[in-house]
Formats: sequence, structure tokens, C-alpha cells
Amino acid sequence: MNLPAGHASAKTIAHFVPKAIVPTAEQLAIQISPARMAIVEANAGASKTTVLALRMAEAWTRHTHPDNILALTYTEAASTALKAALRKLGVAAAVVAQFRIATFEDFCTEVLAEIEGGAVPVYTEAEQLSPFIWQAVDWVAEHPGARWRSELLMPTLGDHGMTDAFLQQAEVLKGTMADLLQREEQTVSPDYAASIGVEYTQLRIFLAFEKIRRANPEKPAFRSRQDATYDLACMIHAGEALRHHARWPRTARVIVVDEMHDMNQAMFTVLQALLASNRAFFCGVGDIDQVIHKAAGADARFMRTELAAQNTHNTVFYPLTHSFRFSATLAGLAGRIAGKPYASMASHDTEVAVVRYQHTADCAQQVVQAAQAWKARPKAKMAEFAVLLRHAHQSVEIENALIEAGIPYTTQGFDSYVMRPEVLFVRGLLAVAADDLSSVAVEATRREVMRALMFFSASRIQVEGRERESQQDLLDDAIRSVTDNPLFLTSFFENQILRNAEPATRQRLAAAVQVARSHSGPGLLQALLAALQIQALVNNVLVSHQRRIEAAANLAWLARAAERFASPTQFFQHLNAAEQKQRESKNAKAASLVLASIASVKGLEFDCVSLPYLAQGEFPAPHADAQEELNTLYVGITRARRFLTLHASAERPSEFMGRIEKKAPGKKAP
Ligand SMILES: Nc1ncnc2c1ncn2[C@@H]1O[C@H](COP(=O)(O)OP(=O)(O)OP(=O)(O)O)[C@@H](O)[C@H]1O
Repeated sequence: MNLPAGHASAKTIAHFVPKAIVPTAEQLAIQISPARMAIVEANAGASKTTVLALRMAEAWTRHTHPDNILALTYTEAASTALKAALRKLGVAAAVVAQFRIATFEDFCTEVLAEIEGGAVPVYTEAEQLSPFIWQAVDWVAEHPGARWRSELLMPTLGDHGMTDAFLQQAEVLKGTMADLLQREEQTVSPDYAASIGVEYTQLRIFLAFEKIRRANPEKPAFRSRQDATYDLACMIHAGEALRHHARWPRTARVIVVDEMHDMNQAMFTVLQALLASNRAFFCGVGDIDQVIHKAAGADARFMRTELAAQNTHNTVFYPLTHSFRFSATLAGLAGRIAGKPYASMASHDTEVAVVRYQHTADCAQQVVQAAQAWKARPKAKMAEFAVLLRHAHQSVEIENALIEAGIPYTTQGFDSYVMRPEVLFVRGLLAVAADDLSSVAVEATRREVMRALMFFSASRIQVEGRERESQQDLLDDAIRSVTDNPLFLTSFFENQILRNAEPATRQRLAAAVQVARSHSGPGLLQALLAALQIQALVNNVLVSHQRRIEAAANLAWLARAAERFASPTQFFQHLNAAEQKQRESKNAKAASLVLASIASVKGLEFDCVSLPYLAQGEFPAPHADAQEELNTLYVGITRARRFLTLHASAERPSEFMGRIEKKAPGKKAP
């Protein structure tokens, strides 16, 4: 293809002239590319999302109706980033709203809702899915089959680890569609299971689970994460015609995909069907070093080879050589982390600073100071300051420090720590001890506190004369009466939760409330958690191994936060006030800084980024996939435009520090 050599000559061809940026020759080549299939693989910040926006705006300027321009992403954040890029280029908000921009999952959900005549319940928590998994286990146990009965390694009831293993396996099987693509006429045997990389029993349970989920072929009983994409991909694979469904595009002229590095077989199947039923120009962009969803079957081959192999149109690969987001200092660091060349054309400077902290509380204070320094800058927007965390539990100390300093914040990728189930449970116990649920000001939170008390106590509600009613209905009723009259909490706790809990749990709960009533001085939460024998309690109700680790970490960090309070009542009031502050911040988003998980901001950018807790055991996360941890670090640091501060433990620095500090960055934080 003949690319316009200079920027001026290309400008004459392009119909859309953006505001805010002057496209380079590389960008213009993509904006006006005549190629039916275009792929761009480039570094973070090298304007991949921007060129997709340019391509969409170009088509719109050439009179393609926005409804016929379809953009698909893997995450919600990427959809947000694409809309922001379109706005930045000068496309009016009203037009942006008309483009069809969605995650693959949302797009597929919408198409399926039309086919199935309504929405399907979505269960994302292991606790919600667990009963169906055990139903599947029972089914396999009752139908072991004659030939490979001895090969079955059936889990025993209560083996919570098996639920995790199952969900991980199911995610891979659905993302890769391995069974569907490879089984054909084969029998499900141990050899076959091994050939697709699954243990035989696991495969049998998976197939039974799917039968339960899809007992009604017209409409599944429920869906979990990414199931809409999988279900639609299965329909496409089975040859079902989607053309006559109104929500399935038939007149799309432009189809673009952001984050193509995260594409798996199910998404690719949907994409191929879209390309087959539309005479559209396609452009996909990605960066292999940003893959943090390998567990869902993400595979770079779809972007690199598969698309070209499966389509008759010539696929043109375009370069985007330079980062515009940050200058050479940060580009150098990103290049070291990802082990690849990294050039920059940013017209602004980016300062990178590494600061050491002694204790985690110092780290939180450093973040507060950085936020205050940012706030003091003329015209600084607080929403442009992001604190990016590897784990949600790390927010406990930072949230408290921000509240104390009077700095509003919003959270992204996780709830504020005061709203996490295990913290709501502690708040419930403190409310019972103080006989004061009314201090929890928001009614919705009172309800959540009640649910958490019931959930962690694994108790039941018994009401004379209402034995036939479901636990759900009885709980809803109880919640209603207690939220209306918070003084009923203590009697509800004593007469229902305590009375109907298992004897061992009852003793622990009673002991914990006693601690909360009588404790004074430091060590409150440790004493309360010890009385609860919290690990056993958590293990009893939380099915997911990952959730148990998270709950333990949240409570450990909460215990540290509780140290500053002289009495349980003060601590209880602090948690309630923290929630109140959080709500006020949410209503003043523009004035609030962003406290987010790294995973939730993939595709977004901020003027100023702080990355706290670079410490052993925190980041990289122990037992996690080493490459994905490195990719997560890469995603985190490449969100910054002008300032990046890395906060590293002085005593136990993260294993990443060697790579980060190969060349001393030198400059100071703002
Ligand atoms: N020609 C240009 N001149 C100046 N700034 C530009 C130019 N092109 C893009 N930018 C800016 O560079 C920044 C990064 O662009 P963009 O978000 O599109 O990168 P990306 O490759 O999609 O990043 P990521 O990999 O993190 O998703 C944005 O602020 C964008 O507006």
C-alpha cells in the first residue's frame, strides 16, 4: 500500500481533522487506510486507542452512520478510554453516544437478550455458583459410566478448593472452547481429556455443570463472567444464523477491536462471525505485554496470525513507533520492564521518582503528601491523580490516611474497604455490641451489614408458622424490620443468628461480641478476630481460595487500622464516618483522586500516578503467574503522563526493584 509520505499530503486525503492533536504520518496512514484488515501492535501509550478513534471519526465524517460503526473491547475501562479519545479528538458527545461501543461480553449479552427474549441472571461469586458445581459433582457420582469409573477422582463434599479449581478450569475451557472445537465424534475418555489438557474428572464435572446451566436450550438458568460471549460463540459454532436478529449487526461498515491482545477463542469466534456477516473495514490494536487475562484463554496468535490466516482479505500490519503519553524517562523504564524498544514523541516531560518507606503507614503518608503536592499545583485536577494498587486490601491504610488528610477519593476496581463483606461483618458485630445500628447512617448499608452477619454466621432464620417460606424471604423480612427500626438488631442477633447458628459458631460470635463490649486500649480487632477464630469462620463460608486470602488480608489490614482507636465505639464510629466520606467523594467525582486496582485502569491515563507497596509478598503477588505480574507492573507504570512515583519498601523491596532501578531515574516527585 502507498502511504502518504508527509504529514501535509496525507492531511489532504483525510476528511476528519482532529482537535487537540496533530496526527503523525503513521497515525494518518491508519486513519485513512484502504486495507479491509488492519492490525496495529504497539507499546502502551503509543496511541492505539487514538488511532481507532481516528478511524471511527474518519468513517463518520465520510457519512457512515455511527450506528454502523462498531467498537469492541475486553474491559469496561477500554470502552471508557475509547469514548474519551473520541471526545478529545473533537467528536461531539451526542455522536459518540451513537457509536456502538461495548465490551464483547456486553455486546453478546445484548444480542442474546433479544434471541432469548429477556435477561438471564448473572452469578459471579463462587458462593453463588458453588451449589450448581456440587450438583454437577453429584450427577457425575451417580453416573460414573462403565468404562472409566476407576479413573474418577471425586471430590468430597466441603472440599472448597475444588470449587476454585473448577471455576479456573471452566474459564479456560470456555475461553479456548477446547472441548467444543476438538471433541467432534470422540467419546469423553481420560485420553481425550488429557489431549485437551484437562483432568478427566474435571471435564466430566464441567460437562455436567454446563448441562445444568443449559438445561433449557432456549435460555440458560444463569450465566457467569464471560458466559454470554461463550454461549454466543457456541451458537455460532453450531451454525445458528444470527442475521435475522435485530441486535446482530448486518450493515456495519467499520468494526474495531481494542485490547486485541486479550482476545480468546470465544471472542474470536464472535468477531469472525461479525466480519462474515458485514462488509466492514476492520482494525484491531493491542500490546502483547499488557496481557493480564491469560486465565481466560487470551492468546496473541489471534492478533498476530489467526486473523490473517482465516480471512481472504490481505491483512496489513501498521506500526506506531512512539509513545505520546510520556517522555523518554518513563519510556526507558517501560522498555526495561517489558524488554523491548520504547521511543517517545511526547512534547511534555515525565518525571519518575522512586521513594522508600519504612513501614506501610509511612507509605500511605507518602501517597497523601504526593496528593497534597499535586493539589497545590495551579489548575491541578484531582481526578488526574491516580493511586494504583496491586491488591484491594492495600486500600485500607491509604483510604484512612486520605480521610484523615481530608482528601476526597473514589475507588475503581474494588469497593471502599468499609463496604467489603468481611468488614461489614465486623461492623455488624460492633453494632450489636454498641446496640447501635442507627450509627450506620445509610439504609442500604444497614441491609448489607445484616446480610454479612447472616452470611459469616452461616445461621438460619426460624419463625413459627413460617417454616415453609424460603430463607431468602425470611431474611428479607427481617432485614426490613431491622433497617426500619435499628433497635431490633440486638434482639435479632440474639434470637435468630445466635440461637440458630452451629454451637461452635454461636460460642465464637458471643465471645466476639463480649470482646467488643468490654475491650479497651489497643489490640481490639486482634482480640475480636481471635475470639471469632476468624480463619475457621471464613473458611466455613467462603468457597473461593482467592476470596479467603483477600478476606484475611482485609481483616489483617483492618486490625492495623484499629490500633489507633481507644475503644470499640470509636472504631465503629470511624468506620461509619469513613463510609459517609466515601459517599460524599463519589458525589464530587471531579474533585476526588482515583484509588484503583491496576487491572481496572488498563487503557486509561492520568497526569500523576502513585504506585504504593512495592514490597516482597505484595507485588509481585506470591504464587501468581510471574509474567502476568510483570505485565501488571508494566500496565501500572504506563498509565502516567507527567509524574510517576514508585513507593518501595526499604526493608523488603519488591523483586521488581532490580529491574526498575537498573538505571537510576534521578528526578523527584512533584
Ligand atoms: N499525534 C499526537 N500528538 C499528541 N498526543 C497524542 C497524539 N496521538 C495520541 N496522543 C495522546 O497520547 C496519549 C496516549 O494515547 P492512547 O491512549 O491512544 O494510547 P494507547 O496506545 O491506546 O495506550 P494503552 O496501550 O495504554 O491503551 C493520549 O493522551 C493521546 O491523546
